[in-house]
Amino acid sequence: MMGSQTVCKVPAVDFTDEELKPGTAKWASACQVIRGALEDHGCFYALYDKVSMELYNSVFILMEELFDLPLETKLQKISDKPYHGYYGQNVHVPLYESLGINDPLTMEGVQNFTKLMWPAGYDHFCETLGLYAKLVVELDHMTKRMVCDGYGLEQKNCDSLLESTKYMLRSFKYRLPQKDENNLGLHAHTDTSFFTILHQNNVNGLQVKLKNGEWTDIDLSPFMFLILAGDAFKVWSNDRIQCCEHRVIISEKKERYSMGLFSLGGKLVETPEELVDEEHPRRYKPFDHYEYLRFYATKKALESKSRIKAFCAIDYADEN
Ligand SMILES: O=C(O)CCC(=O)C(=O)O
Ligand SMILES: [Fe+2]
Repeated sequence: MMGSQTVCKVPAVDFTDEELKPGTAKWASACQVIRGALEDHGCFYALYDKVSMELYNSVFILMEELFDLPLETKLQKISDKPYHGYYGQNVHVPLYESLGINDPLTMEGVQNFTKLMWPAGYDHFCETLGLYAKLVVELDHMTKRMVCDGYGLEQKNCDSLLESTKYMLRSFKYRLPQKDENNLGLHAHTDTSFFTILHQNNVNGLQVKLKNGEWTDIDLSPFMFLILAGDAFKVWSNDRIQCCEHRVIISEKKERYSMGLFSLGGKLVETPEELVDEEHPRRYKPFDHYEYLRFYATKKALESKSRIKAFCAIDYADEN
């Protein structure tokens, strides 16, 4: 019966395998699984155990403490970068709240955020979130190396992609709907990032749209992450990689907390020469990632079918 039916599901890659090293057959085949998954669905599961159970528990306990702070405190987190500040109390998505830590790989990034939330300081928060970010960034780096290898690109392409990456670690809380509210946690969207690496407390709710157009539930556990491609990878890959459409529906009776590591381009986002040929002419103009973030919420963006195309596609004609 093999091949008579195409099974449409999100593939999983086992990063806990000690033999998953560059140059091995295992690595090469995992690179192809990742490439295939990103081209089909724009996402895949990563089994990854570098974040210990203890760290995982600490992170999500701290997230409860963080969102339990008074609203005035949370509102202190503002940023000149769009989508880097506090977000919440929105009538269209009343269950959703989120807070982001800019540059979580630097001591300064985590400390600045902590000082805003807890002016008297909170060392345990700083240390825990700093370590967590570092470990998830390692997963991000390894995955990007595998994407580059999957396309047969030279090391230098990947080095320049990794060197220019900026990170933001965002945390999300979804409260339970009240009797008169529906259970939409977050409406369907694609992310602006290269990758978003998602992790959650043991409460499901995330759904992604598969290649066949069906929505599927994402089931995450302490050692399971979802890596999803955003608009920047669509541009970088010259339309080979799909950006993953996802949403959150709250159906469990417990509050949901999730973490997302977002990677953005610190330099221009552009398609490497190697991914441009006769069959794949360059589709997008190079762009500044933060400028795209500013464009993302404008009327023009919201009215277009594809925001990234409206922003920087060469020969753009909106079919709307
Ligand atoms: O809560 C989640 O798992 C996803 C959040 C999300 O998609 C976003 O804020 O972009
Ligand atoms: Fe998202």
